[in-house]
Amino acid sequence: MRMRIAVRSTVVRIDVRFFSQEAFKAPDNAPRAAANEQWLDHLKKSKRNTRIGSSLTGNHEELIDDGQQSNTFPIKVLSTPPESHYIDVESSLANFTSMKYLGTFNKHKHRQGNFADVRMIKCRSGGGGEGAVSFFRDAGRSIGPPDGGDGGDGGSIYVQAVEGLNSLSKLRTTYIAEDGSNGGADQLDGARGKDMLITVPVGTVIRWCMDPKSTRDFIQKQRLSSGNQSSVRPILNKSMIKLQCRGRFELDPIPRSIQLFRDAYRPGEGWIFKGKDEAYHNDKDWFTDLNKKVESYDIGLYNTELEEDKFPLFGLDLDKPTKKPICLLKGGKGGLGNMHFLTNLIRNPRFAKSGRAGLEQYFMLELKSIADLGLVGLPNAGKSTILNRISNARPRIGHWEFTTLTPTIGTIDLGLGEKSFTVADIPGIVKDASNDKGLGLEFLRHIERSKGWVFVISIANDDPLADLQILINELGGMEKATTKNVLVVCNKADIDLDKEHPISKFNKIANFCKEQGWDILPMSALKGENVDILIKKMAKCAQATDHFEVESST
Ligand SMILES: Nc1nc2c(ncn2[C@@H]2O[C@H](COP(=O)(O)OP(=O)(O)OP(=O)(O)O)[C@@H](O)[C@H]2O)c(=O)[nH]1
Repeated sequence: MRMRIAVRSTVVRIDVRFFSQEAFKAPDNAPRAAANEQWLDHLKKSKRNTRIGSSLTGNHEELIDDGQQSNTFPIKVLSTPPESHYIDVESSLANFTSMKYLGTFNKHKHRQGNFADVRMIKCRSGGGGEGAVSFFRDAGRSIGPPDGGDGGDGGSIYVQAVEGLNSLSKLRTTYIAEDGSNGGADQLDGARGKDMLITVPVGTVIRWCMDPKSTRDFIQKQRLSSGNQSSVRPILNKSMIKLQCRGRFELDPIPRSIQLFRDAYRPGEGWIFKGKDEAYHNDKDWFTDLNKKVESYDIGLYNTELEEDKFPLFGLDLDKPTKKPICLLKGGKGGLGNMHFLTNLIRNPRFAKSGRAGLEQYFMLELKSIADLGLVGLPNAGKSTILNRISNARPRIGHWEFTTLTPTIGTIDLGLGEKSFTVADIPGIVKDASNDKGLGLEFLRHIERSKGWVFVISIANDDPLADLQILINELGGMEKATTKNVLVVCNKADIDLDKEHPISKFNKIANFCKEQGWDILPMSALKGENVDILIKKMAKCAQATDHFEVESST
């Protein structure tokens, strides 16, 4: 539909294509009764093949699916077509909310400056405007043919990942796109609602999530019923969420995207009556006949919405700048004006259709930094000092635990002709971090995508090998570690250098690393010892796995 200038003398123009390809498109530009009847009859014929929700698991193009989704959390498939209409899946509530975001329950809520790497936002696309009920009038005629225009389509919500942003802190909590305007007299279509664009940093992963308020209320109730005994994490883990999903293949349905539903009228409903009411119209055969035909139009819209209203189950990974904004939620279609319901039998249609409702959903945005290397260590191991020594990043350094509260990314420039690489320093990991001790594992998202992990341990500690094992365990065990290039840095080698003990501690770790095929380096970040060798080893570690070769340690 387009905005038209209100000129009554416009010659009737019928787009003949709609009879073949665009079965559900109503004729535009002051259609005459004959054109309307042709359209309505066509709808009636096509109704035989039309049903709500047809072609739900076909090989259609996924709107925002990059085709490379991997299951990032466990799901249980409960039923698949033809047994059920959708692929019904079940997964724990923990996968559809963020501990960090459940505010009042989070004892370890640490913030530094304006940094935010997890946000939950509410998005609402605009509803379609109402079709108008209006009749042409001029000096000679008190009431002429219907000329009520269509409602404008609602605005959509788009997202775009751009370079140059490094935090989600600037995001609003709510994004609402504009509703479409109502249609007007003189065949004037309503204006389209303004779209809303959300700009996020490259590396943002967007996931569908539960409404945080109802999640909080739910947890509150569960805790009350257990006498405030149980903690939040177990409640989230054991509470299951059921979702209706769409899949890729007819024969082996793999759930790909969550089906979103609009709070809009059912086919055959959504009429706006002017003058006589709904009961009056429902009593008339001419109206019920017309409604049966228009129902097919509604089913067409409904099916189009089902095709468009879906979101990747395992999230939308914006790991590259997006050239064109991606549509998260499409606006509702505008309603038909009464000019479409003029037929040989219905001369004065005093009714039009409402617009389709927009969509309202919550999304969880997670910023997963894209650094080549992740620097991991227990608190105070000296990671920030190392990063300061080798890069252009300037993290705060202190001698108390949890100094680093937000991840810092540093770029290591190796000079002309050499490829630079990036290193992420994340807050220190403590034993049982995976059970939410310390800052928990919230920041692991920043090293998840790194090609290599650099474990920093303090050789001055009593049992540095045990420290290394804590780190490996908290990060997902050896299974996970073997998917990365690993370099073990034994820092603080300046302490008790003259004593025998530090050397035997180092040898123990060196033996362990040899068994795993990992590289190892002793150093002192404070004194600047072995910094050059560290940079060379890190550059190697930042390369693709195939090229990583362990050199004998210095
Ligand atoms: N003697 C000695 N002290 C060091 C060395 N490297 C770092 N330190 C000191 O150790 C303390 C902690 O250093 P940081 O760099 O903040 O440690 P971190 O691992 O980033 O700590 P978190 O941010 O808590 O994870 C500081 O007081 C540093 O001066 C070293 O090689 N030798």
